[in-house]
Amino acid sequence: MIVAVDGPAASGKGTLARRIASALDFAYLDTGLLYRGVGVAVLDRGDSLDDAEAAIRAAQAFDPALMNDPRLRSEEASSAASKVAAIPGVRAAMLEFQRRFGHTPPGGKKGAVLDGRDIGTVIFPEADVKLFITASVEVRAERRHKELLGRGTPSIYARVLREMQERDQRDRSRSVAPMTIASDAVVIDTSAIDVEAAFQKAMAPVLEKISRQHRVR
Ligand SMILES: Nc1ncnc2c1ncn2[C@@H]1O[C@H](COP(=O)(O)OP(=O)(O)O)[C@@H](O)[C@H]1O
Ligand SMILES: Nc1ccn([C@@H]2O[C@H](COP(=O)(O)OP(=O)(O)O)[C@@H](O)[C@H]2O)c(=O)n1
Repeated sequence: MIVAVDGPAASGKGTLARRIASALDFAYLDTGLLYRGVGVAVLDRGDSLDDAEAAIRAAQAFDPALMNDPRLRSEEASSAASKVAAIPGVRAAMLEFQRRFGHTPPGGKKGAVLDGRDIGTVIFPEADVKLFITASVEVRAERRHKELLGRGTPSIYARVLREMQERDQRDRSRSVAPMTIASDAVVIDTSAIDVEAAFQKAMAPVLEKISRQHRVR
C-alpha cells in the first residue's frame, strides 16, 4: 500500500506522513531530502545552482547516506533544493529511487508513506491514498520561523515569509512536476487545527481504504 502526502513547505506533511507510517508500521521517505541533498552537493562542489549539467551530475551520483546530514535542514538547503528540483534531469535521476522505495519498502514493511510535492501526481499516480496538506503561507512561515529559533538559528519572520513565497512560486510554476493537487487527493488545511486533529483527518481516508481492501479480499 502506498500513501502519497504532498503539500507546500511547513504545511505539516512531514509530521503527518511520519505519524501515519508509524501507526501502520509502514516505511517512510521524506523526498524533500533527495532534492536538498542534490542542492547541498552542488554547493559543496563549488558549482552554480543554475548549472543544470552540474546538478544532474550531482543527482546521478547521489548517495542516500547524505540524507542524514543535518545541513540539509538549513534554509540555504531549502532554497537550493527548490532550484535544482526544477531541472528535469535531476527529477528523472530521483524517480527510480522513489518508485523502488514505494514498491519494495525497506525492512520488509507492508507499505510506504512518501511526502513531497509530486508523489500523488507523478511518482505514484496510482497511490492507494493521496493527501494534500496545506495551510496559509503566514501560518507556515510562522511555523518555520519558530522551528529555526528553536534550533538556535537566527531568524527574521518577514524574511522566512518572503523566501517561502518565492519557493512556493517556484515549486508551483516549474514546467516539470509542478506542485499541484491531484484530482483524487483529500485536501487537509492545517492552518487552524493542531497536529492531533490533522492526524485524525489524515487517517480517515487511509483507514477507509484499508477496510475496503480487506472487504474485497
Ligand atoms: N497542525 C499543526 N499545527 C501546528 N503546528 C504544526 C502542525 N503540523 C505541523 N506543525 C509544526 O510545523 C512545523 C513544520 O511541520 P513539518 O511537518 O515539518 O512540515 P513540512 O514537512 O510540510 O515542511 C513543525 O515544527 C511541526 O511541528
Ligand atoms: N517530491 C518533492 C519534494 C521536494 N521538492 C523540492 O524540494 C524542496 C524542499 O522540499 P522539502 O519537502 O524538504 O521542504 P519543506 O516542505 O520541508 O520546507 C521543495 O521546495 C521542492 O522544490 C520537490 O520538488 N519534489
